[in-house]
Parts: sequence; C-alpha cells; structure tokens
Amino acid sequence: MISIEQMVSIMEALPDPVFILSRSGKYIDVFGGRDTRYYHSGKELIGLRISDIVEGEKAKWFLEQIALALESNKLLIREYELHNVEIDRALADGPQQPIWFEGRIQKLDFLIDGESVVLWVASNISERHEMEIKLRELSDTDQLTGLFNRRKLEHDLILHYDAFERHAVPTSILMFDLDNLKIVNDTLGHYAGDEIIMMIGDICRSELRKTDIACRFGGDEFVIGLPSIELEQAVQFANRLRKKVKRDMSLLSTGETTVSISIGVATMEPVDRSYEDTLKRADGALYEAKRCGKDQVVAS
Ligand SMILES: Nc1nc2c(ncn2[C@@H]2O[C@H](COP(=O)(O)OP(=O)(O)OP(=O)(O)O)[C@@H](O)[C@H]2O)c(=O)[nH]1
Repeated sequence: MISIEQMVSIMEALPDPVFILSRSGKYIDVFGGRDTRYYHSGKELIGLRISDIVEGEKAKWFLEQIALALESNKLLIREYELHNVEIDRALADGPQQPIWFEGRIQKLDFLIDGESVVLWVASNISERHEMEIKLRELSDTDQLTGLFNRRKLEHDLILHYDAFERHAVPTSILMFDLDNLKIVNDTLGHYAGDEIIMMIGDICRSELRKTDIACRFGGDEFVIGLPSIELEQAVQFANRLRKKVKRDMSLLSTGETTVSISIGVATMEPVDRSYEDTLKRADGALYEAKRCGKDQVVAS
C-alpha cells in the first residue's frame, strides 16, 4: 500500500509539471517537472493568478481553456508556446529559448476554496514541434530551387480562389518556362542546366513579396501566384522578371546560347470556375509567348 508521503514523493517525481488551477486562473499547487533542461520550477507561481504573470490576451486564452475543460468534463489537449521572457516573474533555472507545450487539461471532481479546479499537465514538445515544422517545409519545397512545389502551390491557389469568389480580390498567375535549356544541357552538361534552374529560384526570391507564391511546377517550368494583383500590374512584374533573368543569365558563360524566359500571364476572372481555369489561360499564353519567338510576356 502506498503511503501519503510516498504519494507526494511520486507526484514530485512526475516527469512533466502538473498544475492545479482554479477556474479564475489561480495556481493552487504545482508538482513534478523538476528537470531544468526542460522546465522552469513552477513553485514560485503558487498563490498567483495567470493574469499576474502573462499579458492580457495570453492570460485570456489560458482562462478560456480552463473554462472549456470544466464545461466539457473531457480531456482537453492544446498546444501553445511560452517564453520565460513573457512571464512577469523570475523563474528558477530552466530553458532560455521559447518552449512549445502540449497541455492536457482535465476537470477535477472537487472544489478548492469554493472554486472548480483543473489539473493541467504541461509537456515540453519543442523538439517534436521543430521536427513537424521541418517536415512541413520539406513536403512543401522543391529540393533543387528551395521554391515551393506543385502540391503547395495548388493548396495555396485553392485558398486564393476562395478569397476571389468571396471578396473579388483577384490573384494573378504567371507561368514561365526557360528558353533553350535543352541546348545548355546538351552542350555544357546537366549540372550547368541545374545551376540555371537554381539561379531562377534565387531571382524569384529576390523579386517577390512574402505573400507571393513561387513554385517550380516541374522540369524547367515555374508558376508564380501574385495575390491582390491585377492583370496590368502582373504583366509589368512579368516583364521586370524577364529582363532580370536575361541580365543575370547574360553574365553566365553559356557560349552562343541565350537563356531567357517566356511568360504567360492570367488573372482570376468571374468566368473561372477554379484556379485551374486561370492556370490553363496562363499556360495558353505561355504557349503563345514561345510560338511568337520566346523571351517575351503574353497576357491572356
Ligand atoms: N539540368 C536540368 N535540366 C532539366 C531539369 N528539368 C528539366 N530539364 C530539361 O529542360 C528541358 C526542357 O525541355 P524544353 O522546354 O523542350 O527545352 P528548351 O530548350 O527549354 O526548349 P524551349 O522551351 O522551346 O526553349 C529538357 O531538356 C529537360 O531535360 C533539371 O532539373 N535539370
């Protein structure tokens, strides 16, 4: 049979900190979580309220979660970030970097000082969180250029088409293809061709806003989504990009071969049933740009 003293000792040995919190956000007690590589000691918090130690919006969020766990009477699982600089108290030794926590919040079936209480287990999941971000980036990224891949482009264009349908804010789409890459590959080798494709990635990054979506669509074909940009502005941007590519490529030693880009431009229109219709028009315009002699912009 486990004695009361042993039970307290077990509680203190729990690997993750366990908080007993009242409905009004008072720290009634804290157990466990003593490894300072992962946690700060929470003992200093006992007797304080959440609103005494974190700023308004964050405190409100914690109180909402407590209320939800109390009302649902079910285990509530929430992920959140906390940095010790956000906490208005000197906490004993612990991680200096922000910590991602998984909070497991469960109603307790007794009152303390007339208030309902929850048990809140806060597990440090920072490593897992970082790994998830890396995996997401990898699954969204083209390896050679570091631009987005087609999967991510399609995902984002679906959202932009929804915004267009709801608020009539169009996204313009540029589809472009390198001119004469095959000759570079055939004369200077595949690595020289790869270098050119990578340079296109760098140029896109230098020319685009944070909200733009640049994607390697496949092979030597690229697509750029320009949210909130009308056709005329998109054509101007496309010409700037085309000239920049030509200038940068002229500095390479590709012999007789001139590498440039041909661009098709289209903007979401009410006749479009999905982003794919806009993309098809950009593709048609790109075909025209190639047919008319390459190194040019055609709008659909
Ligand atoms: N080095 C390299 N070449 C690639 C890659 N992906 C596609 N290519 C090449 O890009 C070329 C694409 O074919 P085309 O578009 O017909 O060739 P192009 O010389 O650019 O022709 P135009 O578009 O008519 O100017 C092919 O030779 C592919 O092998 C890549 O990742 N690396």
